[in-house]
Amino acid sequence: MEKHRLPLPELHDDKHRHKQQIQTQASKHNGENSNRFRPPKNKRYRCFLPADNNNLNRSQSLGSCSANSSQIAHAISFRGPECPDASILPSSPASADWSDRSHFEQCFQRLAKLGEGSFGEVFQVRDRSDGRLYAVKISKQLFRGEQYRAERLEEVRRYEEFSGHENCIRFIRAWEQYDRLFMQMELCRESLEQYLLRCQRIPEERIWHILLDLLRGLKSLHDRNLIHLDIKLDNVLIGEDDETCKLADFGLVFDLDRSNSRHATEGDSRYMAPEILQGHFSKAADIFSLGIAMLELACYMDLPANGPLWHELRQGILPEEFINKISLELQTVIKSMMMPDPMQRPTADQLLLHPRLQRMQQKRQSLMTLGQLSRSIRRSRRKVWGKMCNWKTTAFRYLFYFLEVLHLYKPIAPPKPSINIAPSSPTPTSKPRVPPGELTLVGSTPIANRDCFASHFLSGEDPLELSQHGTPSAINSTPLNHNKSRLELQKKNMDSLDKSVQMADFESPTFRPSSPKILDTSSFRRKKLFALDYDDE
Ligand SMILES: Nc1ncnc2c1ncn2[C@@H]1O[C@H](COP(=O)(O)OP(=O)(O)OP(=O)(O)O)[C@@H](O)[C@H]1O
Ligand SMILES: [Mg+2]
Repeated sequence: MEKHRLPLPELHDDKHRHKQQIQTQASKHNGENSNRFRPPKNKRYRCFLPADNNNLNRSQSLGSCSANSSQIAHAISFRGPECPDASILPSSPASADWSDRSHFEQCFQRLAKLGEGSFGEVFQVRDRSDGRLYAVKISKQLFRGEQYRAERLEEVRRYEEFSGHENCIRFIRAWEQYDRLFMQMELCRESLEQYLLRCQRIPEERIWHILLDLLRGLKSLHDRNLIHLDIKLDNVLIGEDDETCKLADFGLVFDLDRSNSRHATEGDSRYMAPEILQGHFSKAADIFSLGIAMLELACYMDLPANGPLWHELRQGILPEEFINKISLELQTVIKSMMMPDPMQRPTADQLLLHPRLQRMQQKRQSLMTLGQLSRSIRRSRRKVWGKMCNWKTTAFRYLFYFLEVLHLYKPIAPPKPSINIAPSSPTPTSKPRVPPGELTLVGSTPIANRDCFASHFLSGEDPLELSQHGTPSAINSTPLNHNKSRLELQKKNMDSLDKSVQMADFESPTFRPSSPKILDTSSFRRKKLFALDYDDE
């Protein structure tokens, strides 16, 4: 006779507890699920793959799906024609021997497992084409039916929809292959859950900043009449470069306009609003989840998944020993978000009007404006410096021309015929010509130097860009380049220079390619340009 084991009774403490570090960071990264209290989700297809399903090679996949187009990677995108790249998969940089591998393996090198939820496993990967790091979420279950596939694809649509918001995770692309969904997104540092386990006590100022980030992210969903339904610390990620918190995991997002609430799926029971039990799905449910997540974060409290404590928290009874540790201001906000009656909870818009959050937003705004301002000041200062250098160059040129006209200055005096010119010096046909490199040195007068550089670079180019090639920008952008009479004058100078050079013995120690005065001018200019470059940095 078949024996049935009775389910073990759930034992509950009747006291709230602090979160325990039940899982080390390392084991979290290895993908072990820390969530002891995680309730089973309302899923139609519970068919988990074996634990060692990381190697998504073709043979494994072939065994799990019929030989059809599912073996070919297909891009998935709901972006319109304005973003045609999204619907094209980039060609893999891997060699032809890898053609039997999945698109994922061809394009990415898997580095580590970042986490695992009920729907997917997330890996840290390196893109083989650009060497950058990303996160790729691979669905755990195979597409066993159109309905399930449509639900997963809906998640892609939501990721794409909110990708541009600074408090939502940035999404790159998605594709399906071997009846699995792959989603490439920005790599984040850690989840808020991991952050809390690491820090344990988070300063209240930081809590307010996190609340502001999440309210802004939530507002972007609520403004579109969408509800997240799975707000929890594990689904909030902290950006790699900054401390910005981003909403992630749009797998359960529910459209209040289009969907029937029968199709809504509740999220983690630890964060679930009480009215969800009666099947009432509303924006207020997200506010409750965010409120209780803030309580967990601020008080380092272990949230119950069920039992009497679960009900107490939903009746507005918050444990004194925990809540007393935070300021009255934060207590009030959290309590209002956790009101048992959803109608009494404030909306995301109303919460964003809280004086403290308002002040923080203004501060952020002014910091942002300041950043933009300093950037634009730097840019315009660079432009002004460039122009000033041009003016100075022009002024010097006019001064030299003026002196030239007054016969007080000779730009390039032909060097005296050297006594070293040997009678055996080459015939006119084999006279030593000036190598192009030497011209730069010889013609270091404002005029000659200018045209040496101008001949190397296009005058139409942005001088600042040219300066990145190590070329003095002001020289290149001189307006005198286009001055016909100046060019004629310069041509005359060059002719005389050429003549003198032809006569000169380059080996002779007495030969001086240019006068010290002229070199001084150019070094002055160079100094100025260095100052300009330094200033830009
Ligand atoms: N872009 C990312 N960068 C870094 N870590 C990530 C990223 N995306 C997800 N993770 C990690 O992977 C975990 C699981 O990801 P996610 O929540 O998207 O999966 P899920 O299966 O939909 O989860 P759930 O059970 O909440 O529905 C996250 O909690 C987080 O720790
Ligand atoms: Mg998740």
